[in-house]
Amino acid sequence: MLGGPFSRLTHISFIVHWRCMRQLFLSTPCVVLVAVSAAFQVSFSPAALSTSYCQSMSESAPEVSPPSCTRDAKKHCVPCEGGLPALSIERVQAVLPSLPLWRLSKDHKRLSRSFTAKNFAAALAFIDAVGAVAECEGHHPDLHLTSYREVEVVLYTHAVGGLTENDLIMAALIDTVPASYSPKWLKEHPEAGKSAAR
Ligand SMILES: C[C@H](O)[C@H](O)[C@H]1CNC2=NC(N)=NC(=O)C2=N1
Repeated sequence: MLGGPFSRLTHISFIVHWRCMRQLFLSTPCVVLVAVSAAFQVSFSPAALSTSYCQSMSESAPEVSPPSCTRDAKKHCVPCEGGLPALSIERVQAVLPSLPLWRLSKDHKRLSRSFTAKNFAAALAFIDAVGAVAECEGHHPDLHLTSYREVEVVLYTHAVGGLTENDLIMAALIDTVPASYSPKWLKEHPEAGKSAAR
């Protein structure tokens, strides 16, 4: 057992207020803080530990692509106020061959695309990138992420309650967004290999 000044140090239990030691915690991985805490019976405030943990985790988080407006695309969405006519089934069916990853709903009012991503981070990165395109275009799909890596994108125009040209434009733009697929899923859906895959 350590004697003298160390005995006081080992029995000193002090709450280190995270604000005055923030810089130390930010540069000290959580595991070191816990080890020091155990060795010297020093208790760190939860905020300090969580800050350090979040800081070390955020350094290893995958890069999220910044929003990028695809202004170089040939066609862009137009503000979809009410009154726009829904597309005819003939128009939608004429375009579908150019959108092999998309399925038309039975009521012909929605386009959807589903896939299994490589992992949760890949699913989130894809959804985030699609969100950036939607914000640029002012036209927003329904985005579903289930079972940690099942992604589904659903396109329709709320103002019309069906499909408009905006949805066709968005489907084509979304197909330019890189996606990291589950290798098993990609093997079962070779047509996806021709789209922007990573
Ligand atoms: C004014 C602006 O165009 C509307 O609010 C947009 C926003 N994004 C939209 N997204 C979709 N999918 N349908 C809409 O009707 C819609 N309307």
